[in-house]
Amino acid sequence: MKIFPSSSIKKLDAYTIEHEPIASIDLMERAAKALTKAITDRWKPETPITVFAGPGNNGGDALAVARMLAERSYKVEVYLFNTKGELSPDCQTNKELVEIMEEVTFHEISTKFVPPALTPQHLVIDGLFGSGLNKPLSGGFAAVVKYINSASAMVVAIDTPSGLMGEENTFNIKSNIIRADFTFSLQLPKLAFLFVENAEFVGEWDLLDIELNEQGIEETETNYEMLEIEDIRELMKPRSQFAHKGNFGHALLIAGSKGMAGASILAARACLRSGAGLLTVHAPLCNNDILQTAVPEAMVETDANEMYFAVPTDTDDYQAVGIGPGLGKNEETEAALLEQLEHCQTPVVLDADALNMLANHRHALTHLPKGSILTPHPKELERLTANVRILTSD
Ligand SMILES: NC(=O)C1=CN([C@@H]2O[C@H](COP(=O)(O)OP(=O)(O)OC[C@H]3O[C@@H](n4cnc5c(N)ncnc54)[C@H](O)[C@@H]3O)[C@@H](O)[C@H]2O)[C@H](O)CC1
Ligand SMILES: [K+]
Repeated sequence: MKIFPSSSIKKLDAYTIEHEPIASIDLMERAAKALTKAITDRWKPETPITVFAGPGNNGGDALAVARMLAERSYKVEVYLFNTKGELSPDCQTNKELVEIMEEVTFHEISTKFVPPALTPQHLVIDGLFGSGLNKPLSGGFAAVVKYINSASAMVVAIDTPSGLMGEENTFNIKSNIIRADFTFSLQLPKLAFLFVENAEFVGEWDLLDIELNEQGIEETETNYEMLEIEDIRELMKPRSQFAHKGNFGHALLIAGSKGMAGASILAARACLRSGAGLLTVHAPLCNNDILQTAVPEAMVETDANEMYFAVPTDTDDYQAVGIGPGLGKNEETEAALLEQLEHCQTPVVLDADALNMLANHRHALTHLPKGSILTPHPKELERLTANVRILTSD
């Protein structure tokens, strides 16, 4: 699935409005229907609901949701923040529809805001800001966010938690971002949802289909894509009725050391699971029995060293080589790894300790065989890139 920056999402809205065609207010109505369904599927009509709406289309969505929930007998209170005396046209239309509803308690805030009581039973709907946010929240809006965050009510964010930028949040002010329990995003996820440091704001997230124009999505380029199970499925090659292990390549896995046989076992199982026809694990003698017992489908070639990888092996007969899990960082292993990579013509997958050791020998990365893959976790990437700090949860 493609992930677009906020600027492209705005263009996709416009593309849908022009090409479907659909009036912008009707697209908002469609979004509000999907949001209302997501809410009514999870919360009963007895749930008291407090809606916080901003001046843009995110606020417009929230006001339309307030109307639809009231029509379904929910008790709804609305706070619309119109501090500049200017609402987006669709927000204005939805304000006019909701403010006349007897079932809704409606407040339009221009200056003074008296915060409502929010109990643990309340559901807050955050429609202050969505993809139109252009800087971190401050002033009165930051105060509203802080108030919502300090309450013990459940919070549902419309499209994105207010205050969270769609992409870059390194310099954002964390206390001024809504901490949602659920985020219902309109059709497309925001890049920010996929970073561990934003999980506390986004909560559980789901995508609601609002039928944005498929062709527009296809034609719009982006640098980011989210890998999903269907994408992986497409990579699996169909197998003929008469196919056998000889048809699906022979992989070599150089992994494990004394005390870390587990890493080689997990990697061997994963390799076989991914579809390799044959697998040979190159391992120190001490791990032979456990490997042969835990993964009898794999063959084992033992290293001359009993405890760790110390002697490079011939890779000519293999179509892919994996190196790294549980190797340890012994000096002899490091030398063997460098020599192994120097002579290897077969594409390699480098993982775990192989990456940690290569952090000290980055020149070796410049002549890896074509098609090689590096699989660092954030700390390993930090070691490899040395001077680039990667944000990690710890
Ligand atoms: N994705 C879709 O297809 C649809 C999205 N919808 C909803 O529309 C919003 C985006 O609406 P937009 O009007 O562009 O932006 P916002 O409502 O987020 O806010 C714009 C408003 O806020 C001002 N502003 C921006 N940053 C700040 C700030 N830091 N402090 C104060 N004010 C700020 C800005 O100047 C504007 O006035 C999207 O998220 C969806 O919820 C459609 O309804 C349906 C289709
Ligand atoms: K929001």
